[in-house]
Amino acid sequence: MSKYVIEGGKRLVGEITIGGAKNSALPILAASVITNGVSTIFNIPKIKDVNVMEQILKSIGCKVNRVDNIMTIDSRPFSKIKIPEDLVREMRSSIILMGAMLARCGQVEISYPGGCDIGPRPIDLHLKALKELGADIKEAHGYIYCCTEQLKGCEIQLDYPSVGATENIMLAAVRAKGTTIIRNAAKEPEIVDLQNFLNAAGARIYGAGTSAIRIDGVEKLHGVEHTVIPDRIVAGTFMVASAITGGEVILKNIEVEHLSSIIAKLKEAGCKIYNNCTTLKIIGPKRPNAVESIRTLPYPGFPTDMQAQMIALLSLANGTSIVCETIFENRFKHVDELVRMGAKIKTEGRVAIIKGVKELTGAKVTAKDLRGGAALVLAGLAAKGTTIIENIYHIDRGYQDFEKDLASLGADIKKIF
Ligand SMILES: CC(=O)N[C@H]1[C@@H](OP(=O)(O)OP(=O)(O)OC[C@H]2O[C@@H](n3ccc(=O)[nH]c3=O)[C@H](O)[C@@H]2O)O[C@H](CO)[C@@H](O)[C@@H]1O
Ligand SMILES: C=C(OP(=O)(O)O)C(=O)O
Repeated sequence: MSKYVIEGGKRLVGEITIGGAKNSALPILAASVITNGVSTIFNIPKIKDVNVMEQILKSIGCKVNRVDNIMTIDSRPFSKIKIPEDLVREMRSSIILMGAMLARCGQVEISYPGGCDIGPRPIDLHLKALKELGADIKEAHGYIYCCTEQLKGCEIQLDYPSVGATENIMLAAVRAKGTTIIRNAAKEPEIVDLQNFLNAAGARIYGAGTSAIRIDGVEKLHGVEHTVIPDRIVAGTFMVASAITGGEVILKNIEVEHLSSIIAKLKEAGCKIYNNCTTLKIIGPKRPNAVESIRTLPYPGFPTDMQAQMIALLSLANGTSIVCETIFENRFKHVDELVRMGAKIKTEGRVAIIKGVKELTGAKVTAKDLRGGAALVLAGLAAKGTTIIENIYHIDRGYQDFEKDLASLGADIKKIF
Protein backbone atom coordinates (compact mmCIF):
# COMPACT_ATOMS: atom_id res chain seq x y z
CA MET A 1 0.00 0.00 0.00
CA SER A 2 1.33 3.47 -0.84
CA LYS A 3 2.58 5.91 1.79
CA TYR A 4 3.93 9.42 2.07
CA VAL A 5 7.46 10.11 3.23
CA ILE A 6 8.01 13.73 4.26
CA GLU A 7 11.20 15.49 5.33
CA GLY A 8 9.84 18.35 7.39
CA GLY A 9 11.08 21.88 7.86
CA LYS A 10 10.75 23.34 4.36
CA ARG A 11 9.05 26.72 4.06
CA LEU A 12 6.33 26.56 1.38
CA VAL A 13 6.47 29.37 -1.14
CA GLY A 14 4.76 29.77 -4.50
CA GLU A 15 1.46 29.65 -6.30
CA ILE A 16 -1.18 27.00 -6.62
CA THR A 17 -4.46 26.75 -8.52
CA ILE A 18 -7.36 25.17 -6.65
CA GLY A 19 -9.41 22.55 -8.53
CA GLY A 20 -13.08 21.64 -8.43
CA ALA A 21 -14.85 20.69 -5.20
CA LYS A 22 -15.36 16.98 -4.49
CA ASN A 23 -18.56 17.71 -2.56
CA SER A 24 -20.01 19.63 -5.51
CA ALA A 25 -18.78 17.38 -8.29
CA LEU A 26 -20.27 14.20 -6.76
CA PRO A 27 -23.91 15.35 -6.39
CA ILE A 28 -23.74 17.09 -9.78
CA LEU A 29 -22.55 13.87 -11.42
CA ALA A 30 -25.40 12.03 -9.69
CA ALA A 31 -27.82 14.73 -10.90
CA SER A 32 -26.74 14.15 -14.50
CA VAL A 33 -28.73 10.89 -14.35
CA ILE A 34 -31.99 12.86 -14.18
CA THR A 35 -31.32 14.78 -17.39
CA ASN A 36 -31.86 12.01 -19.96
CA GLY A 37 -29.33 13.83 -22.12
CA VAL A 38 -25.66 14.64 -22.49
CA SER A 39 -24.00 16.83 -19.85
CA THR A 40 -20.45 18.11 -19.87
CA ILE A 41 -19.00 19.01 -16.49
CA PHE A 42 -15.80 21.03 -16.25
CA ASN A 43 -13.41 21.29 -13.29
CA ILE A 44 -14.02 17.72 -12.14
CA PRO A 45 -11.25 16.77 -9.69
CA LYS A 46 -9.19 13.66 -10.45
CA ILE A 47 -9.77 11.91 -7.13
CA LYS A 48 -10.80 8.46 -5.97
CA ASP A 49 -14.40 9.37 -5.07
CA VAL A 50 -14.98 10.71 -8.58
CA ASN A 51 -13.59 7.45 -10.01
CA VAL A 52 -16.14 5.58 -7.91
CA MET A 53 -18.98 7.82 -9.08
CA GLU A 54 -17.86 7.27 -12.69
CA GLN A 55 -18.03 3.50 -12.14
CA ILE A 56 -21.48 3.80 -10.55
CA LEU A 57 -22.79 5.86 -13.48
CA LYS A 58 -21.42 3.28 -15.93
CA SER A 59 -22.89 0.41 -13.89
CA ILE A 60 -26.41 1.83 -14.30
CA GLY A 61 -25.99 2.23 -18.04
CA CYS A 62 -24.74 5.81 -18.50
CA LYS A 63 -21.95 6.46 -20.99
CA VAL A 64 -19.12 8.40 -19.39
CA ASN A 65 -16.14 9.98 -21.08
CA ARG A 66 -13.37 11.69 -19.16
CA VAL A 67 -10.55 13.84 -20.50
CA ASP A 68 -8.41 15.59 -17.88
CA ASN A 69 -10.83 17.51 -15.68
CA ILE A 70 -13.79 17.33 -18.05
CA MET A 71 -16.42 14.63 -17.81
CA THR A 72 -19.20 14.00 -20.30
CA ILE A 73 -22.13 11.91 -19.15
CA ASP A 74 -24.70 10.59 -21.57
CA SER A 75 -27.54 9.42 -19.33
CA ARG A 76 -29.88 8.46 -22.20
CA PRO A 77 -28.89 4.75 -22.08
CA PHE A 78 -29.60 4.59 -18.30
CA SER A 79 -31.11 1.14 -17.75
CA LYS A 80 -30.46 -0.35 -14.27
CA ILE A 81 -32.12 0.49 -10.97
CA LYS A 82 -29.74 -1.47 -8.70
CA ILE A 83 -26.44 0.15 -7.74
CA PRO A 84 -23.62 -2.32 -7.00
CA GLU A 85 -23.07 -2.59 -3.24
CA ASP A 86 -19.26 -2.61 -3.38
CA LEU A 87 -19.30 0.80 -5.10
CA VAL A 88 -21.93 2.32 -2.80
CA ARG A 89 -19.90 1.30 0.24
CA GLU A 90 -16.85 3.15 -1.10
CA MET A 91 -18.22 6.62 -0.39
CA ARG A 92 -20.89 8.69 1.26
CA SER A 93 -22.08 10.51 -1.84
CA SER A 94 -23.48 7.37 -3.42
CA ILE A 95 -26.61 7.91 -1.31
CA ILE A 96 -27.43 10.99 -3.41
CA LEU A 97 -28.27 8.64 -6.26
CA MET A 98 -31.42 7.70 -4.37
CA GLY A 99 -33.05 11.06 -5.09
CA ALA A 100 -31.60 11.23 -8.60
CA MET A 101 -32.83 7.79 -9.64
CA LEU A 102 -36.27 8.29 -8.09
CA ALA A 103 -36.54 11.45 -10.18
CA ARG A 104 -35.34 9.68 -13.32
CA CYS A 105 -37.38 6.48 -13.21
CA GLY A 106 -39.22 6.20 -9.87
CA GLN A 107 -37.15 3.25 -8.63
CA VAL A 108 -33.83 2.55 -6.93
CA GLU A 109 -32.16 -0.26 -5.00
CA ILE A 110 -29.14 0.84 -3.00
CA SER A 111 -27.19 -0.40 0.01
CA TYR A 112 -26.17 1.77 2.97
CA PRO A 113 -23.36 4.15 1.92
CA GLY A 114 -19.74 4.29 3.08
CA GLY A 115 -17.61 7.41 3.51
CA CYS A 116 -15.25 8.62 6.19
CA ASP A 117 -15.45 6.76 9.50
CA ILE A 118 -16.12 9.82 11.64
CA GLY A 119 -18.93 8.54 13.84
CA PRO A 120 -22.43 7.26 13.09
CA ARG A 121 -23.76 8.68 9.83
CA PRO A 122 -27.46 7.82 9.73
CA ILE A 123 -29.63 8.55 6.70
CA ASP A 124 -32.91 8.83 8.61
CA LEU A 125 -33.48 12.42 7.46
CA HIS A 126 -33.04 11.39 3.80
CA LEU A 127 -35.49 8.49 4.12
CA LYS A 128 -38.09 10.47 6.08
CA ALA A 129 -38.06 13.26 3.49
CA LEU A 130 -38.31 10.89 0.52
CA LYS A 131 -41.28 9.19 2.21
CA GLU A 132 -42.91 12.60 2.66
CA LEU A 133 -42.49 13.13 -1.08
CA GLY A 134 -44.41 9.90 -1.64
CA ALA A 135 -41.67 7.27 -2.05
CA ASP A 136 -42.42 3.79 -0.79
CA ILE A 137 -39.29 2.67 1.08
CA LYS A 138 -38.45 -0.81 2.35
CA GLU A 139 -35.24 -1.79 4.08
CA ALA A 140 -33.99 -5.38 4.19
CA HIS A 141 -30.61 -7.14 4.33
CA GLY A 142 -28.69 -3.83 4.32
CA TYR A 143 -30.49 -2.70 1.17
CA ILE A 144 -32.97 0.11 0.65
CA TYR A 145 -35.68 -0.38 -1.94
CA CYS A 146 -37.43 2.83 -3.04
CA CYS A 147 -40.18 3.22 -5.57
CA THR A 148 -42.93 5.61 -6.52
CA GLU A 149 -45.52 6.09 -9.25
CA GLN A 150 -45.16 9.86 -9.00
CA LEU A 151 -43.45 11.94 -6.28
CA LYS A 152 -45.60 14.80 -5.01
CA GLY A 153 -44.24 18.14 -3.81
CA CYS A 154 -44.70 18.96 -0.12
CA GLU A 155 -43.20 20.99 2.74
CA ILE A 156 -40.27 19.30 4.43
CA GLN A 157 -38.93 20.55 7.74
CA LEU A 158 -35.44 19.11 8.31
CA ASP A 159 -34.57 18.44 11.97
CA TYR A 160 -30.96 19.32 11.08
CA PRO A 161 -29.56 21.15 8.03
CA SER A 162 -28.02 17.99 6.58
CA VAL A 163 -26.05 18.59 3.39
CA GLY A 164 -26.76 15.16 1.92
CA ALA A 165 -30.45 15.16 2.86
CA THR A 166 -30.94 18.63 1.34
CA GLU A 167 -29.30 17.43 -1.89
CA ASN A 168 -31.32 14.23 -2.01
CA ILE A 169 -34.58 16.15 -1.57
CA MET A 170 -33.63 18.70 -4.25
CA LEU A 171 -32.86 15.88 -6.69
CA ALA A 172 -36.02 13.90 -5.96
CA ALA A 173 -38.29 16.96 -5.99
CA VAL A 174 -37.04 18.31 -9.29
CA ARG A 175 -39.52 16.16 -11.28
CA ALA A 176 -42.17 15.81 -8.54
CA LYS A 177 -45.69 17.02 -9.18
CA GLY A 178 -46.11 20.47 -7.65
CA THR A 179 -43.93 22.48 -5.30
CA THR A 180 -41.58 21.28 -2.58
CA ILE A 181 -40.27 23.56 0.15
CA ILE A 182 -37.28 22.51 2.25
CA ARG A 183 -37.08 24.35 5.55
CA ASN A 184 -33.91 24.35 7.70
CA ALA A 185 -32.04 23.41 4.50
CA ALA A 186 -28.25 23.20 4.44
CA LYS A 187 -26.71 26.44 3.13
CA GLU A 188 -23.35 25.12 1.92
CA PRO A 189 -21.93 26.54 -1.35
CA GLU A 190 -22.14 23.02 -2.81
CA ILE A 191 -25.95 23.22 -2.49
CA VAL A 192 -25.92 26.44 -4.52
CA ASP A 193 -23.74 24.77 -7.15
CA LEU A 194 -26.20 21.88 -7.40
CA GLN A 195 -29.09 24.34 -7.82
CA ASN A 196 -27.18 26.14 -10.58
CA PHE A 197 -26.51 22.88 -12.42
CA LEU A 198 -30.13 21.71 -12.13
CA ASN A 199 -31.60 25.07 -13.14
CA ALA A 200 -29.34 25.21 -16.20
CA ALA A 201 -30.75 21.77 -17.05
CA GLY A 202 -34.33 23.08 -16.89
CA ALA A 203 -35.22 22.76 -13.19
CA ARG A 204 -36.95 25.52 -11.24
CA ILE A 205 -35.23 25.79 -7.86
CA TYR A 206 -35.01 28.95 -5.79
CA GLY A 207 -33.33 29.85 -2.51
CA ALA A 208 -30.27 27.55 -2.31
CA GLY A 209 -27.76 29.15 0.04
CA THR A 210 -30.58 30.15 2.39
CA SER A 211 -32.45 27.96 4.86
CA ALA A 212 -35.60 27.74 2.67
CA ILE A 213 -35.38 26.16 -0.76
CA ARG A 214 -38.34 26.00 -3.15
CA ILE A 215 -38.46 23.44 -5.94
CA ASP A 216 -41.21 23.72 -8.54
CA GLY A 217 -41.40 20.31 -10.21
CA VAL A 218 -40.86 20.18 -14.00
CA GLU A 219 -41.65 17.50 -16.59
CA LYS A 220 -38.11 16.87 -17.76
CA LEU A 221 -34.51 18.03 -17.65
CA HIS A 222 -32.02 18.26 -20.50
CA GLY A 223 -28.25 17.92 -20.81
CA VAL A 224 -26.15 20.93 -19.90
CA GLU A 225 -22.61 22.31 -19.55
CA HIS A 226 -21.47 23.27 -16.07
CA THR A 227 -18.27 24.21 -14.24
CA VAL A 228 -17.84 22.94 -10.66
CA ILE A 229 -16.98 25.52 -7.97
CA PRO A 230 -13.47 25.53 -6.42
CA ASP A 231 -12.87 23.21 -3.47
CA ARG A 232 -12.97 25.35 -0.32
CA ILE A 233 -11.58 22.53 1.83
CA VAL A 234 -8.61 21.90 -0.46
CA ALA A 235 -8.02 25.68 -0.45
CA GLY A 236 -8.20 25.71 3.36
CA THR A 237 -5.78 22.80 3.56
CA PHE A 238 -3.20 24.67 1.44
CA MET A 239 -3.75 27.77 3.57
CA VAL A 240 -2.80 25.74 6.63
CA ALA A 241 0.19 24.29 4.73
CA SER A 242 1.45 27.85 4.26
CA ALA A 243 0.59 28.79 7.85
CA ILE A 244 2.26 25.78 9.48
CA THR A 245 5.53 26.21 7.54
CA GLY A 246 5.71 29.99 8.00
CA GLY A 247 5.36 30.10 4.23
CA GLU A 248 4.02 32.48 1.62
CA VAL A 249 1.53 30.86 -0.72
CA ILE A 250 -0.80 32.35 -3.30
CA LEU A 251 -4.02 30.44 -4.03
CA LYS A 252 -5.68 31.02 -7.39
CA ASN A 253 -9.20 30.07 -8.48
CA ILE A 254 -10.86 30.35 -5.09
CA GLU A 255 -14.20 31.81 -3.98
CA VAL A 256 -13.06 33.97 -1.11
CA GLU A 257 -16.56 34.23 0.37
CA HIS A 258 -16.63 30.44 0.84
CA LEU A 259 -13.47 30.70 2.94
CA SER A 260 -14.48 33.47 5.35
CA SER A 261 -14.70 31.35 8.53
CA ILE A 262 -11.34 29.71 7.74
CA ILE A 263 -9.72 33.08 6.98
CA ALA A 264 -11.01 34.49 10.30
CA LYS A 265 -9.47 31.67 12.36
CA LEU A 266 -6.17 31.72 10.46
CA LYS A 267 -5.93 35.46 11.08
CA GLU A 268 -6.49 34.81 14.80
CA ALA A 269 -3.64 32.30 14.57
CA GLY A 270 -1.38 35.10 13.31
CA CYS A 271 -1.48 34.63 9.52
CA LYS A 272 -1.45 37.62 7.22
CA ILE A 273 -4.01 37.22 4.45
CA TYR A 274 -4.50 39.46 1.41
CA ASN A 275 -7.19 38.69 -1.12
CA ASN A 276 -9.50 39.74 -3.89
CA CYS A 277 -12.54 37.65 -4.86
CA THR A 278 -10.68 34.80 -6.57
CA THR A 279 -7.05 34.99 -5.39
CA LEU A 280 -5.57 34.94 -1.93
CA LYS A 281 -2.08 35.26 -0.48
CA ILE A 282 -1.36 33.81 2.95
CA ILE A 283 1.80 34.45 4.92
CA GLY A 284 2.34 32.14 7.87
CA PRO A 285 3.56 33.46 11.24
CA LYS A 286 6.90 32.51 12.83
CA ARG A 287 4.88 30.63 15.42
CA PRO A 288 1.04 30.44 15.37
CA ASN A 289 -1.01 32.06 18.13
CA ALA A 290 -3.34 29.83 20.09
CA VAL A 291 -7.00 30.21 19.11
CA GLU A 292 -9.33 30.33 22.10
CA SER A 293 -12.34 28.74 20.52
CA ILE A 294 -13.20 26.94 17.30
CA ARG A 295 -16.61 25.31 16.95
CA THR A 296 -17.36 23.35 13.83
CA LEU A 297 -20.79 24.32 12.51
CA PRO A 298 -22.92 24.08 9.38
CA TYR A 299 -21.99 26.70 6.75
CA PRO A 300 -21.24 29.59 7.12
CA GLY A 301 -19.71 28.36 10.40
CA PHE A 302 -16.25 26.80 10.62
CA PRO A 303 -16.29 23.58 8.52
CA THR A 304 -15.86 20.23 10.23
CA ASP A 305 -13.84 19.21 7.15
CA MET A 306 -11.13 21.72 8.26
CA GLN A 307 -11.08 20.73 11.94
CA ALA A 308 -8.23 18.20 11.70
CA GLN A 309 -5.99 20.50 9.63
CA MET A 310 -6.56 23.35 12.11
CA ILE A 311 -5.66 21.09 15.06
CA ALA A 312 -2.39 20.23 13.30
CA LEU A 313 -1.59 23.95 13.08
CA LEU A 314 -2.65 24.73 16.66
CA SER A 315 -0.52 21.87 18.01
CA LEU A 316 2.44 24.22 17.31
CA ALA A 317 0.79 27.36 18.71
CA ASN A 318 2.02 29.54 21.50
CA GLY A 319 -0.60 28.72 24.16
CA THR A 320 -3.65 26.51 24.55
CA SER A 321 -6.43 26.24 21.99
CA ILE A 322 -9.87 24.68 22.27
CA VAL A 323 -11.65 23.02 19.35
CA CYS A 324 -15.22 21.73 19.66
CA GLU A 325 -16.49 19.30 17.02
CA THR A 326 -20.25 19.72 16.96
CA ILE A 327 -21.10 17.94 13.68
CA PHE A 328 -19.65 14.43 13.92
CA GLU A 329 -19.38 12.31 17.06
CA ASN A 330 -16.03 10.68 16.43
CA ARG A 331 -13.87 12.95 14.33
CA PHE A 332 -10.70 13.12 16.44
CA LYS A 333 -8.90 10.01 15.17
CA HIS A 334 -5.99 12.16 13.97
CA VAL A 335 -5.31 13.31 17.53
CA ASP A 336 -3.57 10.10 18.67
CA GLU A 337 -1.41 10.21 15.54
CA LEU A 338 -0.46 13.86 16.14
CA VAL A 339 0.44 12.92 19.71
CA ARG A 340 2.91 10.38 18.26
CA MET A 341 4.57 13.36 16.60
CA GLY A 342 4.94 15.20 19.92
CA ALA A 343 1.66 17.16 20.01
CA LYS A 344 0.04 17.68 23.41
CA ILE A 345 -3.67 17.22 22.80
CA LYS A 346 -6.38 15.84 25.06
CA THR A 347 -9.91 15.10 23.99
CA GLU A 348 -12.95 15.10 26.23
CA GLY A 349 -15.99 13.98 24.24
CA ARG A 350 -16.39 16.46 21.43
CA VAL A 351 -13.75 18.89 22.72
CA ALA A 352 -10.02 18.87 21.96
CA ILE A 353 -7.68 20.84 24.21
CA ILE A 354 -4.46 21.59 22.36
CA LYS A 355 -1.47 22.74 24.38
CA GLY A 356 0.89 24.13 21.77
CA VAL A 357 4.43 22.70 21.63
CA LYS A 358 7.48 24.37 20.11
CA GLU A 359 8.29 21.49 17.82
CA LEU A 360 6.75 18.36 16.32
CA THR A 361 9.01 15.44 15.48
CA GLY A 362 8.70 13.11 12.51
CA ALA A 363 7.17 9.70 13.23
CA LYS A 364 5.43 6.77 11.55
CA VAL A 365 1.71 7.56 11.62
CA THR A 366 -1.49 6.27 10.01
CA ALA A 367 -4.19 8.19 8.16
CA LYS A 368 -7.55 7.13 9.63
CA ASP A 369 -9.75 9.25 7.36
CA LEU A 370 -9.54 11.83 4.58
CA ARG A 371 -9.06 15.13 6.43
CA GLY A 372 -7.29 13.53 9.39
CA GLY A 373 -4.82 12.13 6.85
CA ALA A 374 -4.34 15.58 5.30
CA ALA A 375 -3.71 16.97 8.79
CA LEU A 376 -0.89 14.45 9.31
CA VAL A 377 0.71 15.58 6.04
CA LEU A 378 0.54 19.19 7.26
CA ALA A 379 2.09 18.23 10.60
CA GLY A 380 4.80 16.30 8.73
CA LEU A 381 5.65 19.40 6.67
CA ALA A 382 6.45 21.29 9.87
CA ALA A 383 7.95 18.45 11.92
CA LYS A 384 11.64 17.92 12.53
CA GLY A 385 12.90 14.86 10.64
CA THR A 386 11.07 12.21 8.67
CA THR A 387 7.34 11.51 8.84
CA ILE A 388 5.90 8.39 7.22
CA ILE A 389 2.15 8.36 6.67
CA GLU A 390 0.45 5.06 5.94
CA ASN A 391 -3.04 4.33 4.57
CA ILE A 392 -2.94 7.39 2.34
CA TYR A 393 -5.70 5.93 0.17
CA HIS A 394 -7.98 7.95 2.46
CA ILE A 395 -6.28 11.16 1.29
CA ASP A 396 -6.59 10.12 -2.37
CA ARG A 397 -10.38 10.27 -1.92
CA GLY A 398 -10.32 14.06 -1.82
CA TYR A 399 -7.03 15.62 -2.98
CA GLN A 400 -5.88 15.59 -6.60
CA ASP A 401 -2.07 15.27 -6.91
CA PHE A 402 -1.63 16.39 -3.29
CA GLU A 403 2.06 15.55 -3.07
CA LYS A 404 2.83 17.10 -6.47
CA ASP A 405 1.18 20.38 -5.51
CA LEU A 406 2.97 20.46 -2.16
CA ALA A 407 6.30 19.61 -3.82
CA SER A 408 5.75 22.44 -6.34
CA LEU A 409 5.65 24.79 -3.33
CA GLY A 410 8.94 23.42 -2.02
CA ALA A 411 7.83 20.56 0.26
CA ASP A 412 10.02 17.47 0.45
CA ILE A 413 7.31 14.83 0.06
CA LYS A 414 7.33 11.55 -1.82
CA LYS A 415 4.64 9.00 -2.50
CA ILE A 416 6.12 5.51 -2.15
CA PHE A 417 4.22 2.66 -3.81
C1 LIG B 1 -20.06 14.22 0.23
C2 LIG B 1 -20.30 15.38 1.13
O1 LIG B 1 -20.83 16.40 0.73
N1 LIG B 1 -19.87 15.23 2.38
C3 LIG B 1 -19.99 16.34 3.31
C4 LIG B 1 -21.39 16.34 3.88
O2 LIG B 1 -21.59 15.06 4.48
P1 LIG B 1 -23.06 14.62 4.87
O3 LIG B 1 -24.01 15.07 3.83
O4 LIG B 1 -22.98 13.18 5.19
O5 LIG B 1 -23.27 15.45 6.19
P2 LIG B 1 -24.63 15.88 6.87
O6 LIG B 1 -24.75 17.37 6.78
O7 LIG B 1 -25.74 15.07 6.32
O8 LIG B 1 -24.37 15.43 8.37
C5 LIG B 1 -24.30 16.34 9.43
C6 LIG B 1 -24.82 15.73 10.70
O9 LIG B 1 -26.18 15.31 10.52
C7 LIG B 1 -26.34 13.97 10.91
N2 LIG B 1 -27.37 13.33 10.06
C8 LIG B 1 -27.29 13.46 8.70
C9 LIG B 1 -28.21 12.87 7.88
C10 LIG B 1 -29.24 12.12 8.47
O10 LIG B 1 -30.10 11.55 7.80
N3 LIG B 1 -29.28 12.00 9.82
C11 LIG B 1 -28.37 12.59 10.64
O11 LIG B 1 -28.44 12.47 11.86
C12 LIG B 1 -24.95 13.35 10.70
O12 LIG B 1 -24.78 12.19 11.44
C13 LIG B 1 -24.06 14.48 11.14
O13 LIG B 1 -23.94 14.47 12.54
O14 LIG B 1 -21.49 17.37 4.85
C14 LIG B 1 -20.60 17.21 5.97
C15 LIG B 1 -20.89 18.32 6.95
O15 LIG B 1 -20.55 19.55 6.42
C16 LIG B 1 -19.16 17.20 5.48
O16 LIG B 1 -18.32 16.89 6.57
C17 LIG B 1 -18.95 16.18 4.40
O17 LIG B 1 -17.68 16.36 3.81
C1 LIG C 1 -16.18 13.66 5.34
C2 LIG C 1 -15.87 13.92 4.08
O1 LIG C 1 -16.34 13.27 3.00
P1 LIG C 1 -17.53 12.18 2.91
O2 LIG C 1 -18.77 12.84 3.39
O3 LIG C 1 -17.57 11.91 1.44
O4 LIG C 1 -17.12 11.01 3.74
C3 LIG C 1 -14.95 15.03 3.72
O5 LIG C 1 -14.94 15.43 2.53
O6 LIG C 1 -14.20 15.50 4.60
